[in-house]
Amino acid sequence: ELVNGGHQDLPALLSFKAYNPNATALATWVGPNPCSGAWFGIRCYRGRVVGVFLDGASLAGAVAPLLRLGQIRALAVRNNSLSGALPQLNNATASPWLRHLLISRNQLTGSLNISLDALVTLRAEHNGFRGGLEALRAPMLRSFNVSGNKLAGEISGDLSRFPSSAFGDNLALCGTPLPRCARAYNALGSDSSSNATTSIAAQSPSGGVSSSNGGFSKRSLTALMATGIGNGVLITVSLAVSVAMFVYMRRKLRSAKDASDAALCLEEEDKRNGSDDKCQKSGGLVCFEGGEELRLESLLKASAEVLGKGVSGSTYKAVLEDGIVVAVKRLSALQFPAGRSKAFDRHMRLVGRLRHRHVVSLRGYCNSNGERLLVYDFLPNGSLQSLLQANGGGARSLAWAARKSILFGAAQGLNYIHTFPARPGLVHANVKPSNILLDERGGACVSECGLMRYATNIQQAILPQAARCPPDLFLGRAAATTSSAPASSGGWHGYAAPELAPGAGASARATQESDVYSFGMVLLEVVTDHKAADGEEGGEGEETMGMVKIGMLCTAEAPEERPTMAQVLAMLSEFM
Ligand SMILES: Nc1ncnc2c1ncn2[C@@H]1O[C@H](COP(=O)(O)OP(=O)(O)OP(=O)(O)O)[C@@H](O)[C@H]1O
Repeated sequence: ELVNGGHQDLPALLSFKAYNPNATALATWVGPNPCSGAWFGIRCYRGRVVGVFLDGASLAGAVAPLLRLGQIRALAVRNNSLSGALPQLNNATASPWLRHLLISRNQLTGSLNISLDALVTLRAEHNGFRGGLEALRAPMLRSFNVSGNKLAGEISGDLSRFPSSAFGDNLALCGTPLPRCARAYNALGSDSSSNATTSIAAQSPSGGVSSSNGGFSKRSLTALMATGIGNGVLITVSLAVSVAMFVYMRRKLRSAKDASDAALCLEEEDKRNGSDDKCQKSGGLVCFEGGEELRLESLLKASAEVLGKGVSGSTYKAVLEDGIVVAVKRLSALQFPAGRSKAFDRHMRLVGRLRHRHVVSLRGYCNSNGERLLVYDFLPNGSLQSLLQANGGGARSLAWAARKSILFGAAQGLNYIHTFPARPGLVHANVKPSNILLDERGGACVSECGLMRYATNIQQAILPQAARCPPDLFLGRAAATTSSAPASSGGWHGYAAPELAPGAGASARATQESDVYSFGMVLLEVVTDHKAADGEEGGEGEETMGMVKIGMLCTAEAPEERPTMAQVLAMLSEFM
C-alpha cells in the first residue's frame, strides 16, 4: 500500500479533506496511514481503503476524489452538501470493485454516466442529476433509486425492473415502470392523472385512499406500534418488545466499528464471498432483493402512520431517514403466535423471492422475540377495496377499462404465485379487495401472499355464513356491499371459499382452488358494481356478461370444478 513512501490512498482522501478543512467528521484524518484504525469513517482491507462511510457529516465539495480510491467497494456519503458533477464511472476510471454507491441527498449534478460491472447498490435520489439514464449500465444492480432528480427520457432495458418509486419526482422520465413515453397511461380515470408520475416523496401523507384512520399524525413506527391501534394489553407488551429489540439492535450496531458500514451488509458480503444467496441478515431483519438497505433500527425510528388494521395485524406506512417509503405489516400476536417459527421463516424466504409487476414485493421481514414485521413496497394508490368503497360515486366513476385492467393484473399476479416453482405450490390464501393494491399507474398488485396459512385463530374472524354469497348480479352498490363483507372488517370474509367456512373442520386449508374462488368473488363484485352504476356503453354489456360467466366458473361450489388461474387468465385475455 506504500507508494513512494506514502500510503496509496492518502492523496485521494486528503484531496477530499481539502474541501472540508474544519469538518468535525474529518478531524481524525491526520497522519500518514488512513488504515491505522484512527480515521473516522474509513474501512480498510489488507491495507487498502475499501469503504468510506460519511453519511450526514455536514460535508461539502466534490465527491470525485473519493471515487479515485483504487479499491473502494462501498462509498456512503448520503445527507451531505456535496456538489459538482459525478465523474464518469467505469471499470477503467473507478474501482472495479465498487459495489455500493450511496450519494443520495446531496447537491450533485451532471449526468449519471456509470458503467460498472460490480455495482449492486446505487442510491442517488434527491440530487440535481440531469439527462437520461441511457449511460447507466450496471448488470448486478439490486438496490436502485434515482428519484427526486432532474432526469428525463426513457427508462429502458434492465432498469425497468425496478419499482416506479425508484424513478419518481424527476423532470420527465417515462417508460416502464412509469407511464409510457408517448402519452401517460392512466388506468384510474381522469382524477388521478396527477398521481401517475408523483414521487413517493411528494405523495399525500395518507398515501392515497386507505381504509383507515387517515388523519393520523406522523409518529415514529416504534411509538405507533407501542401505542397500538385499539389494543390496550398489547401496548405494554409491544413497547417492551420493541424497546428490547431497539436496545439490542443499538448495542449490536454500536459494537460494530462503523454504524454506517453496517447498513451495507458489507461484512456479510465479504463472508459470503460471491455467494449468490440474496438473503442477508440485516440487523435482525432478513432482507430480500431490493431491501438490502433496510435496517431494523431505522425502521423502528421511521416516521409512520397507520394505514389500517386487519385480522392478521396492522399496517403502517413508514418513511425512512433517506426518504424511502415502505409498508410495514406488524403481524398480530394472536393470529401468529411464536410457534411454527421455522415454517414461517421458510415461507417468508420463499415469498421474498416473488418478483412480478403484479405482486407486491416483500423486501424484508423480522421474526424475533415473538415480534413479526413484514416490510413491503409501499403502493401509493390504495387498494381495490378503497376504490370500490369510495363514496360519492367514486367507485362508479371507475372506468370499465380500468376495472378490466385491475382484474387482469390481479389475475396475472395470482397466476404467477400459483405457478412459482415451489413444492407444494404457493397459495395466496387471502384474496380480497384490500389485498389488491394499486401502483402508481393504477395497476393491480396482489399483496400478502400466503400469510393466512400461518394464522392460527382465523376462524374467529370469519363472518357469518350469510356473508358468503357472491354479490347479487346487477344489484346496486349498497346491496352488493351488504352481501359481501363489511369492507372495513379486514377479516376473512365473504370472499373465502365455502370449503373453508367455519365448521368445515380444523384441517380445512386454503388451496389454489380456494384462491380461484376468492378471485371469482372479487371479479363478480368489480364487474357487477360497474354495471349497476354506469349502464351500458358500446360492447360493455356483452363484456360484462362474459366476465360474469368467468366469475361464476371460478365460484363453483366444488373446488375441482373451478378453472386454474392460468385458465382464468386465458379467458380474461379475450376481453383485454
Ligand atoms: N404495501 C402496501 N402499500 C400500501 N397500502 C397497503 C400496503 N399493504 C396494505 N396496505 C393497506 O393497509 C390497510 C391495512 O392492510 P392490512 O393488510 O393490515 O389489513 P387488511 O388487508 O384489511 O386485512 P388482513 O389482515 O386480512 O390482510 C389496507 O387498506 C391495505 O390496503
